[in-house]
Amino acid sequence: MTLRPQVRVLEAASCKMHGKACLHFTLVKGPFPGPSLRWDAFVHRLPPLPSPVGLSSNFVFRIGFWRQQLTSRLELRGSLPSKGFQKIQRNGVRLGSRVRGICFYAVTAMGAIPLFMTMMLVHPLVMIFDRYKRRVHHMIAQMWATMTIFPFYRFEFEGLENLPPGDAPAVYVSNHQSFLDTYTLLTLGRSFKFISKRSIFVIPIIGWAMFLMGVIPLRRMDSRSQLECLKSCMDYVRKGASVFFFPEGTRSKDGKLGAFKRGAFTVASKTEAPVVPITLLGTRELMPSGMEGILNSGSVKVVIHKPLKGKEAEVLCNASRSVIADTLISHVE
Ligand SMILES: CCCCCCCCCCCCCCCC(=O)OC[C@@H](O)COP(=O)(O)O
Repeated sequence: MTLRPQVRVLEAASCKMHGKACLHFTLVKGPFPGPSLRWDAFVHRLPPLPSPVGLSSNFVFRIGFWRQQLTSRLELRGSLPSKGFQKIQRNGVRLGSRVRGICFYAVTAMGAIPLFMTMMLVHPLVMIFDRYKRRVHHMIAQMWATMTIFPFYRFEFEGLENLPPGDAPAVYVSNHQSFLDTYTLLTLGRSFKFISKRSIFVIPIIGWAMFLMGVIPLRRMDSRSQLECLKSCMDYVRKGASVFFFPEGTRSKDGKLGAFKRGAFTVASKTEAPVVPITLLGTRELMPSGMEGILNSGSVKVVIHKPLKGKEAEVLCNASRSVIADTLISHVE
C-alpha cells in the first residue's frame, strides 16, 4: 500500500462536499482500483461566513462499478450545526441513524409478539363487554408503542386538556409526515380507530392486531371502499367510539401540509361529534417518508388543539387545516 499525496483544487460544481469552490489536499493510501483511504483537508477559497475548515477521511471501497463510501468529518469551523467526529455516513445517511433504525424495528417486533398473544387471549371478552371502544386492546397498543419509541426519541404532548373527557366519541385529525406518527399517537392511549390503507394490514402480527383493535381498512383510490369506510366510522362514533383520520391521505414528502380530504369532516358533521385537530411536529425529521429504514436522533411534539363542532363539513375542514398549518408554521425554526 503506498501513500500518494494528491492536491486538488475543486471548482464549485465538483466539490460535492461543500458545493462551493474550495481547496482540497488529499493523501490517498492504497492501490487503485480497490479499497482506498483518503485524508482530505479542505479550506474554502471564497467562503461565505461561517466557512468550513476541517479534516475528513473517506474510506472508498470500489469493486468494478460498485462503490461504497464511508465518510467521517471533523469540522473545526463550519456551516454544519454540530462539530466533532460523530458523523459516520454511508451514502449520505449517518451510520447512527441506520443502527437506530435496526434497533427500533427489533424492539417493535420483539414487543409485538407477547403483546399480540395477550390481545388474542382477551379478545373474546373484549368483543362481549367492549365491542366498540375495545379499550383493553388500546391499552396493549399503548404499551407496545411506548416501549418501542421510548428508548429512541423524546416525545411531549401539549394541550392534553383539550382531549374530550372520558374518552367521549370524537373525530381526530392530524397532519401526516411519518410512520412514527402512528406510534406517537398510540401512546395517548385513546380508543380511536385509525383509518388505514389496506396494505398495512398484511404486516404479520401488526396487521392482525390492527384487525383485533377495529382499525378501519381503506382502499384509497376505490370510491366504494371510501363509502364503506365512512359508514363504519359513523357507526363507531354513534356507538360511542372515536375515529382517527390523516386527511392528507398520505405522508407529506416535503414537510408541507397537503390538501385535506373531506371524509373525516363529513363523519363529524353527520354524527355531530367534535373534531379534535392535532399537529405532529418532528416525526419527519426522525423518519422521513421513503426512508423507513433509518431513525435519526431528535424529538417529537404533539399539539392537541381545542375541539371544533359544526354542521358544515367544509367549515370544519378549513378550520382544522388552518389551525394545524399555523402551528406547523409557528414551529418552523
Ligand atoms: C400487539 C402489538 C400492538 C400492535 C398495534 C398496532 C396498531 C397499529 C395501528 C396502525 C394504524 C395505521 C394507520 C395508518 C394510516 C395510513 O394508512 O396512512 C398511510 C401512510 O401511513 C402510508 O401511506 P403513504 O405515505 O402513501 O405510503
